[in-house]
Amino acid sequence: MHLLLEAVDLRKTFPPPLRGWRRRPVGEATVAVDGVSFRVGPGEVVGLLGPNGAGKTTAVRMLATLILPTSGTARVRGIDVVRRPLEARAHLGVMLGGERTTYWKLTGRENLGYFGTLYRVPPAVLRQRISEILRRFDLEEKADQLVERYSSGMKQRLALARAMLPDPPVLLLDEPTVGLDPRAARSLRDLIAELRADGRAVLLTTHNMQEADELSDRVLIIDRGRIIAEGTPQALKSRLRRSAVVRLELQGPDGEDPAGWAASLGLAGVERMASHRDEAGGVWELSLAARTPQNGEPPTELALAPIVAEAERRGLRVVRAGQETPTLESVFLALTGRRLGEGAEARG
Ligand SMILES: Nc1ncnc2c1ncn2[C@@H]1O[C@H](COP(=O)(O)OP(=O)(O)OP(=O)(O)O)[C@@H](O)[C@H]1O
Repeated sequence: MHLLLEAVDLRKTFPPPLRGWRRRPVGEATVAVDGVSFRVGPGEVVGLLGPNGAGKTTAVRMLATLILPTSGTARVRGIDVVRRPLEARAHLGVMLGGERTTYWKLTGRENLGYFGTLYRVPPAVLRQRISEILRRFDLEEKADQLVERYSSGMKQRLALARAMLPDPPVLLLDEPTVGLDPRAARSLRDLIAELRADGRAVLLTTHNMQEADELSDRVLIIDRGRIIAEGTPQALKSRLRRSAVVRLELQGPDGEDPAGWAASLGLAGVERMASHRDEAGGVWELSLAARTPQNGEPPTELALAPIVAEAERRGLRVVRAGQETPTLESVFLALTGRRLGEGAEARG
């Protein structure tokens, strides 16, 4: 395969913060990315899926030549991002989440003009390209209005439009739809799918498993700086198909976390469990993942009676119990015993 983006054993360790007048290091170094390798080819979207703090942004910042890796290599179109950062940058479109990437006191068109010049797009090409991008990104109508008057969906589309100015073969998109309403997120996802159809290589970081499932040809599940599973969304889910993930909804007071007390019941066949409190409904959601059966073994049956009895003793009522359809969320749960929304520092 002709490779557009490649990372080999990429690592990043942040030193501990320096404190006091002697600037002494306090605490421990943080290993944010711990030996990550992957490849992305043309027309391929690779999803880097993991909870907050898993190392996604740090990985993207290294690929984008914004921070130096502690070790390992990364190449964009065969160009080493550490040795030849300027050349590598010329082939990259970068959209970082959670950062203001455009000037709100300028219009959309002015922003693209400014960044286009900064990216050294030849003036003869720039005007034409800006018109095309504005049209493609559905920003034409408001192109001459100040960005501060744009909706958040339009601001995100403009940020992606900005990344597209050098017509890059490789796109690094960090949480592109975070904070958007479902309709705006939909329109951005449709655009990303179009960019893939152009033959571009897209690395997409997200903690939204539906987004990863929908857009990615391949998903890398990252946790605590390491890739813990990799495959097509379908393959990852079918790994789980024969092992049950059962979800119970327990209604009642917000007492002790059910994942805590259920673990002490020593249930046969349960490999992992995780819980989440839905305050609005007054419901605990408790997910139990059964041991994955080996070749030829029958799927594990989970005996739930002890949990139901203990829940009742604690004043909780089982309002729903059922097998979860495998999703990337349940894949993550089965692998780590945590939910994607919980963050890397949560219970292990
Ligand atoms: N500049 C920095 N200095 C020290 N530690 C850092 C720095 N940037 C990130 N970290 C730490 O590295 C780890 C990975 O962070 P990173 O932002 O890459 O995760 P993430 O998966 O992108 O999560 P999020 O979705 O919250 O951004 C975290 O423990 C974070 O606190």
